[in-house]
Amino acid sequence: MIPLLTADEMRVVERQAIEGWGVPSLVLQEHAALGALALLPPGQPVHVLAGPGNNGGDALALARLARLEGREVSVWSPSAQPGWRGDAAHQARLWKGLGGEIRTSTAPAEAMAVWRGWVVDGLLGLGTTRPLEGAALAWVRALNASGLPVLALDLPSGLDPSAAEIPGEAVRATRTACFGHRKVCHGLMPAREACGDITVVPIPLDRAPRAALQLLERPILPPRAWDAHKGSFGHVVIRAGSLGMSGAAVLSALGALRVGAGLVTVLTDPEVRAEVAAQVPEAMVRPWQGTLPAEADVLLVGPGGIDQVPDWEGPLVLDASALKEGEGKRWMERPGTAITPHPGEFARLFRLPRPMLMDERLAQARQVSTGKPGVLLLKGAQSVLAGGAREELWINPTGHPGLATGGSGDLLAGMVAGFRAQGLPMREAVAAAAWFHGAAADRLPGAGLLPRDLADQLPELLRG
Ligand SMILES: NC(=O)C1=CN([C@@H]2O[C@H](COP(=O)(O)OP(=O)(O)OC[C@H]3O[C@@H](n4cnc5c(N)ncnc54)[C@H](O)[C@@H]3O)[C@@H](O)[C@H]2O)[C@@H](O)CC1
Ligand SMILES: [K+]
Repeated sequence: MIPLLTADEMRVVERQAIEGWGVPSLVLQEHAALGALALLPPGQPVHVLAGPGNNGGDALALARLARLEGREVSVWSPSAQPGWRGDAAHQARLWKGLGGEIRTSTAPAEAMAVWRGWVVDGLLGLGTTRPLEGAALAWVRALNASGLPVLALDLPSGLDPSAAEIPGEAVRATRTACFGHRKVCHGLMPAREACGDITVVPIPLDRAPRAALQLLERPILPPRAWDAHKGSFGHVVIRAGSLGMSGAAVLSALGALRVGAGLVTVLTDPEVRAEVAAQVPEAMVRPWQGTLPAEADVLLVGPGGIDQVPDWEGPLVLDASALKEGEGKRWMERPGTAITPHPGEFARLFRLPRPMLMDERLAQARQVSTGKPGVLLLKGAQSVLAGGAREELWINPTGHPGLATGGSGDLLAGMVAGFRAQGLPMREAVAAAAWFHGAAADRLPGAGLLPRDLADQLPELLRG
């Protein structure tokens, strides 16, 4: 799990190092500047943009170190009176002590027209509180239009460190030297895209910070015993498939089987039983007669037009038609339950406005899941995982728009049930399903991808 910190969370970590461990803040800045300098191609001229705060301080420190390396360096401030205080003022004195100049211009595009080499963006970082305006905005616009390669210090100036959305204009960086830990803007789209290639520069800070938002990494699956038999990997029961929508039942069954479920029983509407059975001979396919098999380990309901959830006390996965208007709260309060809506289904389930932007999705996912045992997977580009009586949100980074095709969600729901049947706790089962589902897509081209192709990728992907 990769923590994605808000500015406030990062300040806590920074204070702990400075006040708790006694690390001088100038030492932090020196680590940051040295790490960032190493990301610039050797020998190239460097043009450094230094803003009003400590991001500007980092930039001035980098300018000094680059000059000591023998590079051609110029330092620019959008303001004629930068008004540096504290560490940044100290860095400005050091820079000037080495004979460095600090230049400014009211026509940044003209100044940049003669630049060669790389630009270092040290205008704004963690202290960004509002959209760019005035001179800073003019410099960022000129920089983005210049075509010059840019190394952003900590984050591209203009991004809100704690948000996915870009508030106005921001630097489009080639590379970003992210100091200590990734912030929210380094993990979530669209802000992440403005960062270019991200390198986390290690600086002496707590390595396991508290973060309410975390990016999923490849899940670690429990080892399979050498003497395992099909009973060891659980029995998934799937109530899915009606006339005209039998394929959803097939894909759910394939999802459960391809992630390693021991047994899969599909209970379909009677008129589609034969066609489902013909397409997935590995599953037991029976007509739905109102009762569940006694030995089920997990029940998946919904794919292929099934909207009635049978009475059942055990682990339950609900998708598609089973996600009925206004019932979200009920399912989030039921222990051992996972719901997997896309934003439209989510809005209907919880009677909330449809969450369009990532920041809205995070806020709404938090709102409906706080303190609740049910697990929510809010699907979309970068799906949001919440609940299971845990406070932090997880974000799935795998996958691409090729997944936005009919049947992909049915496969995913089957995968959730398949992992849960093998003993993963529900939240971990959902995380594993989301990660491997996206990772399977990442091995395949975008358009024209079939959910069946994803299923075929899974065994090899799971092997590692
Ligand atoms: N947090 C840490 O542990 C470390 C922080 N360091 C650096 O310090 C930076 C944070 O420094 P600061 O807190 O001084 O903040 P910034 O340098 O990001 O911002 C400086 C000031 O700009 C003003 N400002 C905010 N939004 C603006 C806007 N849109 N237009 C114009 N001015 C605006 C604010 O009043 C803010 O105080 C980090 O991003 C990083 O580069 C590093 O030196 C290493 C350690
Ligand atoms: K910056």
